[in-house]
This record gives sequence, C-alpha cells and structure tokens, in this order.
Amino acid sequence: MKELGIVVSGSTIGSIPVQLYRSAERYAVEEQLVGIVDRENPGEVVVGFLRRVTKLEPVIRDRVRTPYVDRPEMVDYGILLPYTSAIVKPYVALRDGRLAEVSNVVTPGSKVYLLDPSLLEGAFAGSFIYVGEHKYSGWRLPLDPAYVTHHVGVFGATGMGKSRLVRALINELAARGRKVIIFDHTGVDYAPYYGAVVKSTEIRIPPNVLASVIAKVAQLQWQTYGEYLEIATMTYEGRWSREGFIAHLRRVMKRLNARDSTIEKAELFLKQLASAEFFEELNNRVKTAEDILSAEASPFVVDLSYDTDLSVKQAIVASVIEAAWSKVKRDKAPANMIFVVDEAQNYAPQTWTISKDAIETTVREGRKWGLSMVLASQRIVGDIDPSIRANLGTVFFSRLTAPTDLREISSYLDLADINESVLAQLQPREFFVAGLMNPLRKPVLIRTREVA
Ligand SMILES: Nc1ncnc2c1ncn2[C@@H]1O[C@H](COP(=O)(O)OP(=O)(O)OP(=O)(O)O)[C@@H](O)[C@H]1O
Repeated sequence: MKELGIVVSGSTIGSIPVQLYRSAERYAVEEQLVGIVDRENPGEVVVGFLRRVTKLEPVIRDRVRTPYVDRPEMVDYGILLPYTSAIVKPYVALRDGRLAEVSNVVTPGSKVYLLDPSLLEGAFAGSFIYVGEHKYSGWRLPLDPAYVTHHVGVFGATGMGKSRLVRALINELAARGRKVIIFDHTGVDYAPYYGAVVKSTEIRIPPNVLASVIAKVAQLQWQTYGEYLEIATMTYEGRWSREGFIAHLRRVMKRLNARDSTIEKAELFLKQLASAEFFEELNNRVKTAEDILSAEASPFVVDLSYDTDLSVKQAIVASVIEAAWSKVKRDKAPANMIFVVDEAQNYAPQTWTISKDAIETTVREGRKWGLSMVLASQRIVGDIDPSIRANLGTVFFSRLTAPTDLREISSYLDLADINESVLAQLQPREFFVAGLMNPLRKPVLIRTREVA
C-alpha cells in the first residue's frame, strides 16, 4: 500500500489528525479512502476517509502579520515549508481480514496508507448489491438489500443523475426477486427503459379516491362536499359523463337534504372547472390497482405522463399503494414490494395531497409488511413531509440546492462531519450514501455505475 503520511498528536476514537508527505500530495483529497496501521497494534488496519484537508505553512501564518506580506519577493527565496494536514474519520477496523469496530485510539506516529480496496472487498461477504464505486479507490460499495424495507431517499440538484441512480438500484433489487413498481411522473426517466409499462389513463381510480380528485379538480371544499362526493362516486352507475355525474350528485345531495345553494355551487363548479374529457376518460380506466400489483414483470412502470392533472396522478399512486396495503392485510403475509416515486415533491410534500397518506403509512409501517418506498427529489426540506423524510433509513445525496438540506439529513443520519463545500463541488453521478444499506453506516462518496 502506498504510504501517505503519519498520525500526529491529538487523535481520538472519532477523529485522527494526520500530516501528509509531500510526495503523497496528489492523493490528499477530501473523501480519499485510507488505512492506518497503529504502531502499537499492527495486526489491525483502521479504515477511514480523509476530511478537512488543509494546506498550512509555519512561517506565513494566518492572522499573523509577517514581513513576507510587505516583501513578497522574499517568498521566492525558498524559505517556505508548506505542508498538508487532514483528519481521518475512522469508519471501521480490519482485523485478520475481518470487519471490527474501531475500539482503540490510534497512536501518534502511526503510518497512513492509501487503502487497497481489495482488502475491504474480501471483508464483506453476503448478498450485497452494487450501484457504484468509491470515487477515488474504485471500491465497489456493497449495499445491503435487506434494509430497503427501511426506505430510501435520493436527493440532488437537477441533472446530478438521480433517476439513473434509482434505475441502477431498482435493477439490482428486481434482479434479486423484489417486485418493483415505478411511478414515472414525466414518462421520460423510466418508461422508455423498461418493457413492462402501463399508461396511467388505463388505471381505474377507486370511488373514495375519485371523490378526492373531483373535489380537487372542481375546487369543492372537502369539509362541505366530501361526503356527498364519496356517496355519489360510490353509487354512480353506467357510462361516465360530466352531465351524468352532475345529475347523480344532485340527486344524492337532495336525498341527504343539502341546501339548494350548496347543490347549485357544486353544479356550477363542476361545470366550470372539471372538463368533460376528465369524466369521459374515466370510462377507459379498466385496469384495477390489483392488476398492477399482480403483474409478473419487475420493474413495472406506471407511466403517469398520460394524465396531466396532478391530482389524478396522485390518485393513481395512492390507489396502487392502498391496494398493496389491502392485499397484505387480507393475506396476512408480507409482500416484498418496492414503490418508486420520482419527483416526490409532487406526491409527498408538506401540504396535504391525495397520495401523501399512503406514502406516509408505508414509510412508517411498511417494514413489517415488506412494503418499501424509494423517493427521489431535488430537495429534502420543503419537498418532502417531515414525517416521511425522517423515516428514510438510507439516503443518497449529491449536490443539494439548499444548505439546510444537509443539516436536515444530519438530524437523523450520522454524517461523520462531511464537508459542505465538498458537496457543492460534486459532479453528476457522484453521491454520498448514508444510512442503513451502507454497511459502514456513515457516508461514503460513490460514483454511480454507467446506466444507459
Ligand atoms: N449513472 C449514469 N450513467 C450514465 N450517465 C449518467 C449517469 N448519471 C447521470 N448521467 C448523465 O447525467 C444526466 C442527468 O441524469 P438524470 O436524468 O438521472 O438526472 P436527474 O438528477 O434525475 O435530473 P432531473 O432532476 O432533472 O430529473 C443524464 O442524462 C446522463 O447524461
């Protein structure tokens, strides 16, 4: 292994200060994978990552006025001795080729090496999946698919490669027998890449969800109209049309003694705000959510781009997830099913939406029933409801658009002091992986593998 430097005074169990040799400067980068062999415990390699890489100079010190500032030409006389210091965040120890916890404080004077990734590869045995390699060492980061049931979040600014990463992940999961259902918001990120795709406009919306959609579309207050709409959608018979539904709703409201003005408002709003096509299209929705769940193919894509109204898209997501819940409760058996929601700000935001309850229930309680969520979005705070984001056991994150997002992730996952400025410089395809699927449990910077 290439020697990079030595441990200097001040090391603790969680942070090891090191100084790097001049000859090793080119390896002195943030997130470099290193190994430290403790001089008093040579049978063990402490594995960690370089952070806070800092260039220092003993003469021209920060905040101290030196003559060199007034006589800069003196700098050229070769009197400067710049050096690089950093800290190593220890993640895990390798003892006789096996993984162990870091339990000893490393002795100053110990050597720091560039870690050969094959040492780590040998230490991870089991059925792992892979979506990419550590950015510098090329170590294929093993991910434990068992923890997908603790749910997954993928966050990063636009163009960083979220949907490619999600595809890499779900391809691996599907290849291991997991049933994956993808809700493709735009129809461009997933539908073109998979054979099994259903248009959302073919999927039936169950009456209770349809009532919410109609209330949203026609801007009818749920408090006043919810019950009438639910009864009307449940009891409607025959071919769907706007006129037919309005007439039926009127009868229902009359029977339930609604005030004339309330009935009139419903009629007027439905005529003005809900299009006739919306009702016509309900006739083409012949596939049930159960049909989607029982499809053989995995991954299976629901292409939501055929529906333009967001509340209809949300209704489809809600009804498929709710049908999965009904199935597991009915069968009293876990389902081994993963739902992927990209552009999740549309489906699980802080405000009320038709799909949020189903997603929230799944991230809170889906684990016991084998129902998992993979959510992808640009932002965390603001895009995703707090009770949903706090239940994401594994988070992949790249360059984030808001600095508050990193703080948010750090409130429920150990981020081991990763540097915000490193995050700002990440290139497309570069993601930190933090949380349960990562066996090191602390963030590792990967470059996702090529996804066509
Ligand atoms: N793993 C990868 N393999 C190959 N190309 C990639 C990969 N990841 C990202 N790219 C490149 O980056 C581009 C953006 O990727 P992608 O569409 O996945 O980003 P995104 O974060 O989902 O963006 P948006 O938020 O706009 O949907 C791709 O078109 C591709 O050129």
